[in-house]
Amino acid sequence: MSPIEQVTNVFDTILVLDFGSQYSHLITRRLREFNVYAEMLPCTQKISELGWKPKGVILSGGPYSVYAEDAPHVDHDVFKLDVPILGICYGMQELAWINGKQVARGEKREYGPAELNVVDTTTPLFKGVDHSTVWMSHGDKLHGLPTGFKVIATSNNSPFCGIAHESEAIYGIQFHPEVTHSTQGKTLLKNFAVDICKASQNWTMENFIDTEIKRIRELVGPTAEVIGAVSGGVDSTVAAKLMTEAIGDRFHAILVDNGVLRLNEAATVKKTLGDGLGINLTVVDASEEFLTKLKGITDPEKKRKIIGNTFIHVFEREAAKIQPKGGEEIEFLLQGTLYPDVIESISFKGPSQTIKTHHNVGGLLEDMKLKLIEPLRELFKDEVRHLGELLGIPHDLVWRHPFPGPGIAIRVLGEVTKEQVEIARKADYIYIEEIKKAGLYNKISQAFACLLPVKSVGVMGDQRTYEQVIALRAIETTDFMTADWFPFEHDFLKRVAARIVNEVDGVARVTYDITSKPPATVEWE
Ligand SMILES: Nc1ncnc2c1ncn2[C@@H]1O[C@H](COP(=O)(O)OP(=O)(O)OP(=O)(O)O)[C@@H](O)[C@H]1O
Ligand SMILES: O=c1[nH]c(=O)c2[nH+]cn([C@@H]3O[C@H](COP(=O)(O)O)[C@@H](O)[C@H]3O)c2[nH]1
Ligand SMILES: NC(=O)CC[C@H](N)C(=O)O
Ligand SMILES: [Mg+2]
Repeated sequence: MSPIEQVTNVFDTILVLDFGSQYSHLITRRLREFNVYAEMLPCTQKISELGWKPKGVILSGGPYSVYAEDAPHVDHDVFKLDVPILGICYGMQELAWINGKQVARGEKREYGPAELNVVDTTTPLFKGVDHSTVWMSHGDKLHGLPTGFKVIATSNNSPFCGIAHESEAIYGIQFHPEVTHSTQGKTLLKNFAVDICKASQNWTMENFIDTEIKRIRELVGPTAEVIGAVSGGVDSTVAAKLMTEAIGDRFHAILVDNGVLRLNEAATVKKTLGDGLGINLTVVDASEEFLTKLKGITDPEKKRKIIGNTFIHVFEREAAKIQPKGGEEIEFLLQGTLYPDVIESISFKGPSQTIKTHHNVGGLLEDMKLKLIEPLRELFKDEVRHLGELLGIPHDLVWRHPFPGPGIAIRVLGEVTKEQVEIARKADYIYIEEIKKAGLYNKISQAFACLLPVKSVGVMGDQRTYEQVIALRAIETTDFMTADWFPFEHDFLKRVAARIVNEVDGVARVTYDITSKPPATVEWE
């Protein structure tokens, strides 16, 4: 059974077919917020190959025009499922195209807010939604009613703002209920999923834990053992804790100390995960090996590749040392893959340009013939955090800022040496300590210090100094795809700068990075 089927077996599921809108994943997000499980698949999904039956189907928006030659279209078998269907923007245009082709370019494009005017107040879709602000983003529009449909709502610019089939539960709306700018959008989606599709609202993290533990136990069986790379970050910790709940000591977690972790990190993780959470954790000190391989390397991509490859070697070496009690070989590898990674890889649009190679232990052990276990592959980050809290993982760990696999190596610009790492580490520690003291840690999505490979002149105690520069970074973001810098108070920056220059040998100057992403990225390398 596929991972999707295992979940849809237990939870009523709404199928979201993605036509490539930048908002598609938000539809899934919103439904899960009111505890209805939703799965997104590409619009090209063949219904006969689905393998499970959804309670309803949502057709998303998309950048294409339905009348264009290369436009994507839904498999018409979707109507044979005999479940309610909701088309959003392109999705509605697709319904209209299938039922009479009344779609063309509008005279005016329509982006932004509009007021919804419900014409048919008996339709369950609009319960509690009339006269609310809805968000529009389209250039095409319906020029007539599709065969068999009636108008259920209008807006100033869209006479066919909402349509419904005369006799079947098929609906179309021109606006985007999934974006927060549509003030009652979530109510509308709930009307569809709960009232119209009759999906039960049982998608809770409590239920997920039970289901997942059961699933892991069945998958692994009574004796097999599992290994996993654990960083002390949120995702791998939550995944490791879940594994431990399911199979106890048959799960072997490995933390690789690559010499570019944060200050005291390996010891702290050993204490919190090993002693605190009862996770069977081995810390491998490979710092010399990493630092030796990084010697003389200044190119960011080369650093990332070296670290990625060395991770693999160390991990494989350690895995080979484990002797399962039953005598057989390790069969499974745990990975902390999240739903956004899965969505990314199922998108029917081509891959986007590589800006930087994100180190990931993910996908590394193909030739090891290990089977993957990915307990978080259906979850968004905030669901993972909620799950972490329920599993008793300390609050501070659950709400930790993400930390990249290549660690401080990509925060020491230029060559990475032990001394340089030490400087960056100390500065970072002071910076984060001050952020926590000021009560700002949870307002910031990620913060860290970078060590720049330039020297600058200063004066300390009447002496001329000629030392390096620390750049501080702090950003706010929801998905790390775009980000803005955090507006600290002057006094805060002043305090941090003074402490770093006073307490960290080798630093004479501190700057604050005020670039958003884009055009910059979060990390400096
Ligand atoms: N030092 C390390 N030792 C062992 N595994 C690691 C290490 N650093 C990263 N990994 C592996 O790489 C994966 C990807 O790292 P990533 O930073 O994306 O996730 P995370 O560390 O679990 O969570 P977070 O996003 O909160 O940092 C981790 O889940 C873990 O399996
Ligand atoms: O596990 C990781 N391995 C990596 O190689 C890596 N590079 C960047 N990041 C993190 O990704 C987010 C976006 O960072 P960028 O804007 O720099 O690409 C930020 O949260 C970065 O910290 C990484 N995480
Ligand atoms: N947001 C959308 O789904 C847009 C649909 C279509 N591309 C249009 O411009 O009307
Ligand atoms: Mg991490």
